[in-house]
Amino acid sequence: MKLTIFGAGYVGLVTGACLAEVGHDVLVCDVDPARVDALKAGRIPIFEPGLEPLVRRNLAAGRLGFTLSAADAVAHSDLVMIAVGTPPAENGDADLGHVLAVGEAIATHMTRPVTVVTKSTVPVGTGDLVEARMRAVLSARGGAEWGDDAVSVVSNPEFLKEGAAVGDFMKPDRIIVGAASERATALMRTLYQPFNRNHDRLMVMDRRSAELTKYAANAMLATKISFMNEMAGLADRLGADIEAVRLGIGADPRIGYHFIYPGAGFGGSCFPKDVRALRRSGEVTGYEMPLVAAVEAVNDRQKHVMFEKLATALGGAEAIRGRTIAVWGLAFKPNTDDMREAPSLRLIDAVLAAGGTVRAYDPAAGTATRALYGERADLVITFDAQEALDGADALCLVTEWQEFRVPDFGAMETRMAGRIIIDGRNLYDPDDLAARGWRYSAIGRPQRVPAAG
Ligand SMILES: NC(=O)C1=CN([C@@H]2O[C@H](COP(=O)(O)OP(=O)(O)OC[C@H]3O[C@@H](n4cnc5c(N)ncnc54)[C@H](O)[C@@H]3O)[C@@H](O)[C@H]2O)C=CC1
Ligand SMILES: O=C(O)[C@H]1O[C@H](OP(=O)(O)OP(=O)(O)OC[C@H]2O[C@@H](n3ccc(=O)[nH]c3=O)[C@H](O)[C@@H]2O)[C@H](O)[C@@H](O)[C@@H]1O
Repeated sequence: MKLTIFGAGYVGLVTGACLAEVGHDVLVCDVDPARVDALKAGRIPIFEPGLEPLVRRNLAAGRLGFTLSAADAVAHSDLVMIAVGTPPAENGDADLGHVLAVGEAIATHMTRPVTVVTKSTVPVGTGDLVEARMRAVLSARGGAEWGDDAVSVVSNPEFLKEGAAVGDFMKPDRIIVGAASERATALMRTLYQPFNRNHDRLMVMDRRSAELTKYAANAMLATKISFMNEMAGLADRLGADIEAVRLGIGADPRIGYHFIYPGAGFGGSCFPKDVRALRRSGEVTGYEMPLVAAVEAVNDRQKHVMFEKLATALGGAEAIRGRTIAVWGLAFKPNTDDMREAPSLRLIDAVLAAGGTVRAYDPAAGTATRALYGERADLVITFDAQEALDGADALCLVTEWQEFRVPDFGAMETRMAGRIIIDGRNLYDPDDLAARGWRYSAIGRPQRVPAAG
């Protein structure tokens, strides 16, 4: 079937490419001319494994197209998805500016009734708002000639993860559809039919529940992480090993092994902003959400833990002045170049503020980091992991890319000035490193005394 998508970011682009791959005819519209030009030429503006061949194949097959023109996009089909950003506003609310602008553009250009599908993460009630805005534009155009059927807004939140987006989209755990009419539900069934071959993954509910399901899912995952980070802090103080605890609790299927890795704090474009927006939804309805607020507060504290451990290892925050700190991993998680709310930023800012020099390496996010900080003498971005270690007094591992898993500690000793590792992802074996003479500090793991030498 024919469909249109507004927004060619992580969600819009992955959605468009995957829906084209199963045979639909997709036109994606974005307001960024450079992005649209690049995509038309088969170049992908983001780092997302597996996405480029998918886009190229479907572009070549004529099932996937890109445009800057909202009028052309709306003319393409009567099923229009909104996948634009919903960044946090100053007060923590989701900023619906882009979503509403798309709604208005659709209403301005439509020449027949449309079904609008909201893929962006939006607070409960946004579907009502989009529908109302669109009807207002339609009546300003000289009357809504199609009556009540003119606009139908469906909530269809997305659950993909960056770095694994194509696989997540192609094999979804569930497809949430919040729709008011039988007709819209039937349309969504046809759209997603190719993903339902193994079993029916579509879950139909009312629109408000669908909107809340997205926030509840992200907040639940964020809660698991903050809970583990809080436990890790306690383990640090009590001399317990959080990695043993993680395995011990994960074995209970009611808890499970997923999303209980302690670390440097959660980042990215979604968990932080969605937890904040959910708490704001409570606030505006006069309902306190102490648990959600605590998830945010624990995460905020956690993002400072690596710096504290670094300062302790070097003999105090003042001791960082004049020192060189290597950082491995900058993106908020592996397999992406996304730096939004990345824990590495907090560490780098703190080291720079303390007068240290940072030598940082990331397999994908070096250029994005350079763009954030600009050229400066105290922040060296290298494009090789070993080079980042040159003359470093300590290494901080922030993001667990595969290539950091089994480093050559012997080679590292010769490049670094000090033998200190602060591991924000618990990748290494504390006993092994102590035996090699390293001072090793991880998250919620007991310190071992390094062997002399
Ligand atoms: N990034 C992720 O992994 C996931 C994101 N989401 C949600 O999906 C939404 C989109 O997120 P991302 O794809 O990460 O955003 P993004 O920032 O990567 O992409 C948004 C795109 O929309 C374009 N845009 C803005 N206004 C427009 C307009 N009026 N018309 C056409 N295009 C316009 C921008 O130029 C940009 O290319 C957000 O609500 C987010 O919370 C949901 C699940 C996963
Ligand atoms: O709404 C969204 O945008 C998406 O947000 C997350 O996906 P994403 O942010 O891409 O990445 P995750 O793998 O969830 O990681 C988020 C953060 O949590 C951290 N994390 C994750 C898991 C864990 O056990 N511990 C932990 O610290 C990661 O390092 C990362 O900083 C959700 O996992 C997706 O289901 C959702 O669609």
